[in-house]
Amino acid sequence: MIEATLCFPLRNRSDDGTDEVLLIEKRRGLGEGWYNGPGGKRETGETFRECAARETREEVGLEVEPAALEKAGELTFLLDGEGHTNCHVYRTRSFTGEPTASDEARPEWVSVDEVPYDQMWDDDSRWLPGVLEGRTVRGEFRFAGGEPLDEAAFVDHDLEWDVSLESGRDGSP
Ligand SMILES: CNc1ncnc2c1ncn2[C@@H]1O[C@H](COP(=O)(O)OP(=O)(O)OP(=O)(O)O)[C@@H](O)[C@H]1O
Repeated sequence: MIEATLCFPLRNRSDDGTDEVLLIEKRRGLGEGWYNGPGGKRETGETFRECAARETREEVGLEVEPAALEKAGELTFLLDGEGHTNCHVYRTRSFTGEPTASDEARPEWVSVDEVPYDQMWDDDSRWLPGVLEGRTVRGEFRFAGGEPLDEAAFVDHDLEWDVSLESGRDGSP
């Protein structure tokens, strides 16, 4: 099973108080052309928090402290009945730097009320709104149709809200 992370930096605009989330438009690899949070696969020896912070730095140039990330979700994606990816979701209002485009990603601040769910993974509209409201979620999402995952069809899902994520399945939340 692939172990991966997503990170959603949030800010409150000082001019009109709008809450915004930093999304990326993925420029290559899995989910190319779609919006998502910065994130990617965990490397050997890294905690999930370290992975989320590294991917955020590499993809959009924001510096985030692993300890300043708030765990918001644990999602499992199954493809044709088999576990494909475990995704650990974080959010944070604490970061430094300005978002900068990389080869992998074009960053964009969007209002939390105007997230482009029609240009994202099909599962995102089920769990991301709650995560952006500050809730926690555990979910399982089933896809069918074979690799690659981003060409498979979204079948169904189970979600549990307001769960305790203090101790992740690997013991490192
Ligand atoms: C199935 N529904 C899904 N819904 C929302 N997000 C999903 C997802 N499935 C995968 N993801 C995320 O997509 C990123 C893949 O990125 P990533 O590992 O970088 O893939 P990519 O093939 O580009 O990797 P390399 O560049 O080779 O490391 C990674 O954050 C992962 O959590």
